[in-house]
Amino acid sequence: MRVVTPEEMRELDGRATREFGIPEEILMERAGMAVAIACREILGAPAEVSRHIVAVVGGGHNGGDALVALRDLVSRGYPAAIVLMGSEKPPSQAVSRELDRLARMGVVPTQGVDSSFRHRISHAALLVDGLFGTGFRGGSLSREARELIVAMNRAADSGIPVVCVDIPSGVNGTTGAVSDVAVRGRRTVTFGAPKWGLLCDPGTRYAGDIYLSPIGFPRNLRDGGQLSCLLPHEANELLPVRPPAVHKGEAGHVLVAGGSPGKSGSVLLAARGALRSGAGLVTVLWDRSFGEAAASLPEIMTFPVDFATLSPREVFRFLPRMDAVACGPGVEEAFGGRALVESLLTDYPGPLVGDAGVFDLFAGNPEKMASSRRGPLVLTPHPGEMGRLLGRETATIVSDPLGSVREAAARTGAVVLLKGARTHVAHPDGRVSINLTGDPVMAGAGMGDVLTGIIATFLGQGLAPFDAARLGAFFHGRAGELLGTTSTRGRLASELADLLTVILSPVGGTAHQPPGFNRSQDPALFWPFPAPCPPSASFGGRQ
Ligand SMILES: NC(=O)C1=CN([C@@H]2O[C@H](COP(=O)(O)OP(=O)(O)OC[C@H]3O[C@@H](n4cnc5c(N)ncnc54)[C@H](O)[C@@H]3O)[C@@H](O)[C@H]2O)[C@@H](O)CC1
Ligand SMILES: [K+]
Repeated sequence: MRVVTPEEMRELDGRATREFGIPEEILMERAGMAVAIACREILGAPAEVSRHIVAVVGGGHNGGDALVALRDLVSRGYPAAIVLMGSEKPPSQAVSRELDRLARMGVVPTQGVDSSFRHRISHAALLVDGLFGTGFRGGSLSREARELIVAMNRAADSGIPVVCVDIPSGVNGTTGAVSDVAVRGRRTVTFGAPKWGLLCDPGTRYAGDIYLSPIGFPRNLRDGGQLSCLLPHEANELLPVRPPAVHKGEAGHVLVAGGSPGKSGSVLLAARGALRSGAGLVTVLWDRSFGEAAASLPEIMTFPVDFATLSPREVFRFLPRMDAVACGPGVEEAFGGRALVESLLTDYPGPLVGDAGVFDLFAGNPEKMASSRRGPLVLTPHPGEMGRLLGRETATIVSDPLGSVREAAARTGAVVLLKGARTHVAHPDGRVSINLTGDPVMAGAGMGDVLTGIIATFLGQGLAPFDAARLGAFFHGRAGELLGTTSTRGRLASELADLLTVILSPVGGTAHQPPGFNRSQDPALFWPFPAPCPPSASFGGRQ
């Protein structure tokens, strides 16, 4: 599904009006109605609501949407109130129009931070956050905006539901950054297409359950663009088909090359990831110094070698039989495996996924990778490895994952998967897909090795590198979510690998999905992902 930046959304808004004759007022009406549905689902019938629904609004269109929602709720009999943020600028025409309509219905705003705003907010039945939307420029907030957001968060802490319009106020829609404070919503209803910043850390953790409402944007307007995320039905469609009469020779033969003394487990985990995601055959290059550990995974074939003296010719003798290579997990710089990794990268013409040891080989010189590699390539660095590859501090990678992953893909000529709670997958042509599956239980040893194996399987079954990488990240995360339904910590990478078979096996026509999706009763709102951990849980702090 297409994901947009606020800038792209503004362009789409303009095109909806210019090219399709859909005026802004209609879009705003639909946006407001979608927010009202989300509020009604939380509140129940008007007769059950005795306290006010309070819309906290700024002077932009985001405030306009919130006021339209309020108008709908008032017309259904819910008690309502408005807190209007003051500003140097007069409210937009749309906000003035909606304020006027509400005034005629008997709802008059209180202006900004007067003596009553805290009482109103803290005694609300529900808050609608319409302070800032995609027009938020980031940076520091006015004192008034800050006070309103802090008051809303106090109310949220005391159990009052907050429904955010389009994006939680204070979250940067382009990056997901929160430079000061931001509203912690129970739900966020976003319009037309999800905003990139709404899906990225840390902004996504302020959103609560995300719902998307198409609000009547023509479908072809929503196609295209370079940013995307993979929805469950899209992932299921990408998954390579297994014909009824398939035999193991047709399901992909993966070679795993890597490991070093003390790190032979890495190659076993990659091999397990490959087998559990459906590879027909897996062969591991097994250095004799690794000992007997391979016996723990009897389904693999091992090719015993001595990395220190291994001649490329010895390996390349059987490479033509391989459909994909997983290269680099567990390789230590000082170990002889480096030469092997280098020759595989340079000489193996088939699809290859490179992890760990591969990045040290090209540290600070990603262009060398582009010139050495002949075949399709997927790289799977974590931020530290990406930093070494690009010659940057890890912190700069973490603060700009989108820019970093795009740069790495452009400079290496490879598909690059930057690991994180929100994994990014970039194509050298500029496309980037953000992965929305995963669970904190996945923060543990060996999880990345399993991912390398999964991607190798998908490459070996004929998927293009970009698809293999984003699909691998999706199902790896799904397996983690399933693992996370029964525990919060202490699960093993091999356990995650073993759950892949459940995740990847169609049940009732679609791949298994753990419970917890945001399914509104109303088809106008949908979003098929569970909410990530809220900021209070992940950062420990409260505003
Ligand atoms: N344009 C359209 O056709 C549609 C827009 N929609 C809504 O419009 C929103 C965007 O509306 P706008 O572009 O009017 O902008 P917003 O309503 O997001 O707010 C912009 C206002 O906030 C102020 N502002 C920005 N950064 C600030 C900061 N750091 N501190 C203090 N004030 C700051 C700006 O000066 C401006 O007055 C969307 O998020 C969505 O909710 C929807 O109504 C659907 C249709
Ligand atoms: K908002």
